[in-house]
Amino acid sequence: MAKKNSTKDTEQSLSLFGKIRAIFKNETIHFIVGLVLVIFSVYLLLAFSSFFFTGAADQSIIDSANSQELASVNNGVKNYAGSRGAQLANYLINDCFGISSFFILVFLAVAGLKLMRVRVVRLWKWFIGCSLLLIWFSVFFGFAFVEQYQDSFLYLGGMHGYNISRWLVSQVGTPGVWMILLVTAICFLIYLSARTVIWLRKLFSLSFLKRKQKEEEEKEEGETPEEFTDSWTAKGKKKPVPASEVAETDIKEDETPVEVPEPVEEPENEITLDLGGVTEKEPVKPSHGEVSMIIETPAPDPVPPVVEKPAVAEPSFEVETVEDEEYKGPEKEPYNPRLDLENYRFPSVDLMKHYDNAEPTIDMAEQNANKDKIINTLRSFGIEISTIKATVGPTVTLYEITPEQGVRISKIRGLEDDIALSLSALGIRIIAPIPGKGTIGIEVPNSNPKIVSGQSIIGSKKFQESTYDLPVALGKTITNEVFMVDLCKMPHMLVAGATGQGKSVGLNAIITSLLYKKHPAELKFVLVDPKKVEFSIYSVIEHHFLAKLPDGEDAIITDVTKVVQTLNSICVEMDTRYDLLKAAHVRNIKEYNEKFINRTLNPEKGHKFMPYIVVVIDEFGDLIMTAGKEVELPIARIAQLARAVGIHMIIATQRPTTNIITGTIKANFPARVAFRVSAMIDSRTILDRPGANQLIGRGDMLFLQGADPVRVQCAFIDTPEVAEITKFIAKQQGYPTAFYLPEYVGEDGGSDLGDVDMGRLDPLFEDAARLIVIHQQGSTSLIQRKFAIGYNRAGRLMDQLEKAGIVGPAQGSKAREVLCVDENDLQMRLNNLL
Ligand SMILES: Nc1ncnc2c1ncn2[C@@H]1O[C@H](COP(=O)(O)OP(=O)(O)OP(=O)(O)O)[C@@H](O)[C@H]1O
Repeated sequence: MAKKNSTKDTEQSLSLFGKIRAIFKNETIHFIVGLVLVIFSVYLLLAFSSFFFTGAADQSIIDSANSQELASVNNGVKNYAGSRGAQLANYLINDCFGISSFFILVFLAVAGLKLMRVRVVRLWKWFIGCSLLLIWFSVFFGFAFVEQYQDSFLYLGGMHGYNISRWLVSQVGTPGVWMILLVTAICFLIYLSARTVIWLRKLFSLSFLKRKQKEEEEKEEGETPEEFTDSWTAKGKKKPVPASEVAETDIKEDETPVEVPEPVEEPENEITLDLGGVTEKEPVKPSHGEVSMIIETPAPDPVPPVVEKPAVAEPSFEVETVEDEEYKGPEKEPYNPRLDLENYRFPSVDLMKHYDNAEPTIDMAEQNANKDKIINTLRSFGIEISTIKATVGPTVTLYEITPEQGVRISKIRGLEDDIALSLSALGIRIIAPIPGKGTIGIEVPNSNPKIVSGQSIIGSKKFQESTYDLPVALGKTITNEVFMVDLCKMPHMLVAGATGQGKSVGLNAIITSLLYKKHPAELKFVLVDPKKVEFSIYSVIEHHFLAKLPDGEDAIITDVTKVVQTLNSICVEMDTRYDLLKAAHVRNIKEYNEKFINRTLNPEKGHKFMPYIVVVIDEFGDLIMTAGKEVELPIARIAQLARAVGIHMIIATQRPTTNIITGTIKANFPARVAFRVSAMIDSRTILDRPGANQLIGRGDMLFLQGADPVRVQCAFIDTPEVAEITKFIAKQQGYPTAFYLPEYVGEDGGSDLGDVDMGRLDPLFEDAARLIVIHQQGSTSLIQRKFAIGYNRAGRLMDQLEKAGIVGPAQGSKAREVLCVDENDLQMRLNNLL
């Protein structure tokens, strides 16, 4: 019985506790308390303000009268806030903190407004700020106006300020107190805004004085006669700037690196093979068939010492914030997307293997033999040439020949097979003429090809100093230059080639270059690997760099059905990103992220920092064979639209046939990489021209974007090297999960039409119906885009439209059929319905 009672008691006390908690959580209670606080702070303001004028008169009453006298009606207090107001003001101002007590009422008002939900503020920040100001000003006034305590009713610093400042003076002396006040004030300003540091630095370096001096100097210079002025500045030229500075300014002004023509200098891997005729370079006496050569050793790309990248490149505080009328975040400092993983260290170049035979060398005997064979073959067909120059690349040598006047180019082009026969070599390619040079090129494979190591590419100055958004280092050109592209500008890439010719190595080179340059906050990969073995080495960096579906178990997608879902989910992500871009009034991800970093986009409205997403699909052919249109359609959609929102695709296939690389795919993948293929027709499918069939394999490739393909030897980044790099990244702290792509509810898999409640139509139902009928396009993403709503709501709307007979049933990822021909038809249907 007693036990029963005690349980009852506990239950009762628990329910009482719950009730009290509910009262404290009640929004109305919050509002009332907030209102009381605001009104109280106004009352205090009145009391404090009045105290300045009536304090002297009231002081004797407050000091001498007892509480009963003060409570009486005729207490004689003059303060507008009455005797209690006068008491409070006297206590807080004179006995406590002096005039800095105003900060108390500032805090009370802010707290009240927060409780009333009038303003969203961080209360603890206000509390700390107001408390510090209260104490600091109290000490400051107490110290600075110590004399005033003797003959005024008002103690500016209050007793608190007076006592503390006296004690401080006794400890550190008057100068010491000034210093303490200065240091604490600076610390507080730094706490308020990090810009203080920049401002102070400028102050200490006296840069403003220098600027002023410079301006004066310039003014004076403008007045002096020209012959006495500095020739650089007087004639409006820029002063010579150190190279490093030039690079920096270039980056700011224009993202696209401008190719500055180098002073004409013979590359070191070029050999000029002079024929009997007179050449411009080195006149040689004509002697029949004799060819002299100028040989220069190849110039390997300098690999700079491995410099550890600083963990976090803090965005500069000097970046001007873009004013946005709609939103200005409360935080002052720019948003730092890398902050979550601020200690992340980029992989270093020494994780890659060093190859001994990577240095290009020249085999003179081979060069002479090739030269003779080319000259003799051409001569046997009646073609005389005036010069021949050889450029020795890592795997191929380019012989540039200048035919004698009157020789038709097509004649040389037709001799491709004969030259190949006479050189008894595979992979001869004739470029007639070499674009922009007016010579004819004959590419001949070297008998001893060199490996282009990943280290020499990733460690190259060009790559390290690149300012591309998504830099991809593919390999080296025939002139031994590092060949780099910006995936952002491509914006999608198709990689094709027969099996065993270097595709997987090429994909590794692409992914690795991005891993070397990007922070996990800035880039996410979606890796699709139907072969299940190619990308498994990347699974360890799931929490750093990979994106997947929320219910996906593996971040590396190997299952075809999951591929379809993932691609559709990327389409949803793309649509969402477009909506956010639209809301932010920007045109692309770069501008959007800049705005977000400058805190001019409100995260509470769904704005977030957008990482680039790179989708890499290996064995695309397999996918098309198994899933057909289901994968082709989302891929085409992403390819057409995703550029602006930072989603890029790289698809690879070993079956370069027209049923795999269809017109749609080709139209949307302007950048193509072709490794060796067996037939000319395959080369035409990939590149729209022959050439890939004449490559020599093992990473020899043609890169096409725009007019002419470039022959590149792909960097060799082997699986163990990739494993080392991924291990290095995986060892570091990552995000708690992979990057989650939005959930995708299949158009037909979302909900059963039987569940659709036509009695509770979505408020957007009529508008959505009109939109669909006007556009004659039953597409969920159209509804999503136009009304800026999520996928699930748009899907529900579509189900309601179907049930109302306005659109037909779902047809996979294709748009639904619209069953109303025009708005009149729709109106009739709506009238029947509503
Ligand atoms: N850039 C390169 N430099 C030197 N050798 C290379 C290069 N690329 C590939 N190879 C050689 O070719 C072999 C096959 O390369 P890779 O595995 O990339 O071919 P693949 O086209 O992906 O073949 P598959 O389609 O069967 O996967 C490699 O093991 C390597 O020996």
